[in-house]
Amino acid sequence: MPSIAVPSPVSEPKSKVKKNKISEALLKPEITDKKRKASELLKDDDAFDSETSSELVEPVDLKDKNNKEKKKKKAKKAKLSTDDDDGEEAVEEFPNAVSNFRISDKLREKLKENGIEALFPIQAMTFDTILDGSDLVGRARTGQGKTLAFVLPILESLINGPAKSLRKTGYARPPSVLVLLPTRELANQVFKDFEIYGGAMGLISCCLYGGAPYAAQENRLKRGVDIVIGTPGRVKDHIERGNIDFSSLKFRVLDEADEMLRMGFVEDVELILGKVEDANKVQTLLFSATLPSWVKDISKRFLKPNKKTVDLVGNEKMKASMNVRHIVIPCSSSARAQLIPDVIRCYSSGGRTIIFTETKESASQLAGLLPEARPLHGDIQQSQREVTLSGFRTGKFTTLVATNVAARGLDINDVQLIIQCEPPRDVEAYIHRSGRTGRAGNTGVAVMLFDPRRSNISKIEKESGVKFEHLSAPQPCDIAKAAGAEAAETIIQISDSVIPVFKSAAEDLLNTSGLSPIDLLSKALAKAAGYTEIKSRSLLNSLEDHVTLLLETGRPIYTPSFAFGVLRRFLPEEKVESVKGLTLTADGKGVVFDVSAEDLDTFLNGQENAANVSLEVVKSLPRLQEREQSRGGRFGGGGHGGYGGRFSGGRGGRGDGFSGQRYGRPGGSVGGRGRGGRRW
Ligand SMILES: Nc1ncnc2c1ncn2[C@@H]1O[C@H](COP(=O)(O)OP(=O)(O)OP(=O)(O)O)[C@@H](O)[C@H]1O
Repeated sequence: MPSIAVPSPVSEPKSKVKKNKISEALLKPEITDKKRKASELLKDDDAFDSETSSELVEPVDLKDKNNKEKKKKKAKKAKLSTDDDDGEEAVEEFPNAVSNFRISDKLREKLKENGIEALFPIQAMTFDTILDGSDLVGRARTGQGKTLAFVLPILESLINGPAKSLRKTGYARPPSVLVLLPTRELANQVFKDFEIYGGAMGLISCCLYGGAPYAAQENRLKRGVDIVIGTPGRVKDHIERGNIDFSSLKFRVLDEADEMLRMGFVEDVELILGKVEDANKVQTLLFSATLPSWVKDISKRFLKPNKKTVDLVGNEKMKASMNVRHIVIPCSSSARAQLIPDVIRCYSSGGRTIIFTETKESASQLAGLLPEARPLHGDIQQSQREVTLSGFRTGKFTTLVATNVAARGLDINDVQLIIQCEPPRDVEAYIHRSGRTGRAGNTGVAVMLFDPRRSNISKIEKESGVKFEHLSAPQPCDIAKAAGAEAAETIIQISDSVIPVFKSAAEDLLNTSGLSPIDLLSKALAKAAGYTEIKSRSLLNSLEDHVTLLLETGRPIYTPSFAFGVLRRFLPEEKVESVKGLTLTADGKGVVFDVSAEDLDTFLNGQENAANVSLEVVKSLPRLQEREQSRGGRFGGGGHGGYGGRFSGGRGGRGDGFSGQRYGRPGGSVGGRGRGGRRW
């Protein structure tokens, strides 16, 4: 597939940042961070916890650390050097070098094996606090390394730190660490980190999640484990079956805490966390990229009053990933399946793509329509979910179509593009979904499709701090041009040996076709690029073979029905009926709508019969009134044509283009919801 270069405000849109550069990119903010007053990191309205008794962690004074340990590090400077730095500069450049922290040799070796030689800011700022025994709430944007922020100090504490003397060892030992996560895939991913790094230190981890047989999990628990990672439902089941004893826990971690609590797991989480013998002897850590204020209340029940908070998002307007280009494209639900392959061609840079749908059914249907795509959602058997995810990770296929089951935490290499088929219901979902790309200092693109008449994207924009780039759908002709250029390059490389064989056919064609050599060659190139015709795509709904028109009457247009009335003045009823997606413009002066390309002349010529009417093809889509702005609330009833019904009194509800049932809305409050409130 051709990949089209698209202008990007992100500095390195295509090339992947090398690991050492990644560390550099993520370390620079830390140098700035340490200059910021501690209070600046936490004075946010929606920020977690600003008025509780919790204490904000002072950024690690790494300069001081550097001085103290300068001699010790001299020998290691060379190792930290980048290609063009000498060792001395490297220490100055990398104050977060792993060797600056109380990380033992074995762990350091393992980190190095995995390309990690310096800690990211969230890791550097929480390491000492956790190792020294405090409860902690940590927030950093997606892809900034929150997992290792708890994994590393926990492991050090168990092997060399305060938890060492208290840790139970030997056969059938009860676990010292419990990590709870909202989804099975995420539990597995975090389990793998504990296996890699904990395993290097001789610690045993096990993963408990639903959909997998109990027996293997029970056997593992019986033999004794140090670290349990799991989803709340299955962990609770093991407690009830008497398979697990949390009485000697030293650490409890709630990763993606807000999601777990929002999903209705509050009671399970409370029950599980309540299984420790003495809560004062347990350290509790809570991490997420999003911590809505309601999590604060719940956290009071789980964390000690003197907990510390490290919030690297805090008051900053931008809550979503800064390494991601955030784009919105208007698109009706019926045009999605045609548009998405072109969006992938334009924005995936040849890497992997995750598409988010709102329902399980639409994920399956869309995956069936796209080449090289597989679905992932909660109705798929767990074993198949694992096969799918592993196939996606290893590059067996490049497009994953998922529900929110893949929205949180998943860290998959080379995901360059996220497509959201429609705006999610809450801002947190937007932040986490778009955060599946642009991780660990890499860049990525997040494209959200929206139906201007139904979606309210300014709410997400306002709450996430994202400034969306409003773009039109990629036009098939642009994509074909790029494909043609690639085909031209391929043709040049074809061996001259083909010429004598094809020459007489070429001459015949030239003599008989009536086309100029250049036109004929253009057709040949089109065929070589896989095109036999080029369709146009409307700017409003991204519908193929449709054109978007702007209607103005010289005075404000307040309602769609007024606009339909104007059209009826100069067009036959069936043509008026055929317009699709009629929407008021944001300036209140007109409406836009799509018409079939073959009807275009009828519309444009017809205006001559109506006074004060201007009808023109739009070259770029004007800003449109969003759902809340539009008067009369008439848009919700379906639209013409593509929206399935007449404008007034048409089909109710909101078609998702693939049909099917939606999840239950989690809602703002979490208390009192039963388990399994949202199942993906
Ligand atoms: N110090 C480091 N140096 C280099 N890479 C790192 C470092 N720490 C973590 N990473 C890598 O960064 C990626 C993102 O880390 P992680 O999944 O922990 O992010 P996160 O903040 O938990 O994101 P999310 O909020 O989406 O769950 C992973 O691939 C991880 O291996």
